[in-house]
Amino acid sequence: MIRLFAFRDNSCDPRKCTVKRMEKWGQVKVVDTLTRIPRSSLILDPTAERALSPADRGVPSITALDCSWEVLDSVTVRRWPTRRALPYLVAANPVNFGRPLRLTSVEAFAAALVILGEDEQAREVLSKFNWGMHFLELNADPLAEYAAAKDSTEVVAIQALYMGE
Ligand SMILES: C[S@@+](CC[C@H](N)C(=O)[O-])C[C@H]1O[C@@H](n2cnc3c(N)ncnc32)[C@H](O)[C@@H]1O
Repeated sequence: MIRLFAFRDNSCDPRKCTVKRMEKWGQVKVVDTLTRIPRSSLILDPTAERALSPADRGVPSITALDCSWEVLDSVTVRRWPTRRALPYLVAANPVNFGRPLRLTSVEAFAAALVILGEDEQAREVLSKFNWGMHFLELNADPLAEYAAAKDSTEVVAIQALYMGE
């Protein structure tokens, strides 16, 4: 099991927020300042240069950033020791259904967990959303390939095949 953290600055609607629902089920620790996130945590950041891959297995925790773009672009985030972007995947949530890369926090957590070999935990977090399992079905093929890749370079090569489709 990998510990999950989320930084939330309340810039998005709490009624629609996937992290809030995860918090209710005790699946994630939500913090309101980045200083409360352990420095060893891997931050999921779509703007990071390196893609998440099985080479990152062994990280003690993962953090999603539920916040405005200004925070994502802050010095604290840009200088964070480990930041990773997720490779090409398609959203299953009702707001961005079928759109690539625009994942909700729970989808981002689930994808990261699968790539890091924690499939059961991925299913557990998605199980609280009625569209949740659909995310794994929609992305079954790329997720299986990413999870079997050696490193970030291989993940990026696999992603290129899916993006070209
Ligand atoms: C911008 S927030 C939006 C959250 C949304 N309002 C919700 O209720 O879940 C989504 C977070 O998930 C993670 N995420 C989403 N797509 C990602 C990607 N392609 N690569 C890395 N992280 C991603 C990031 O931590 C990102 O900040």
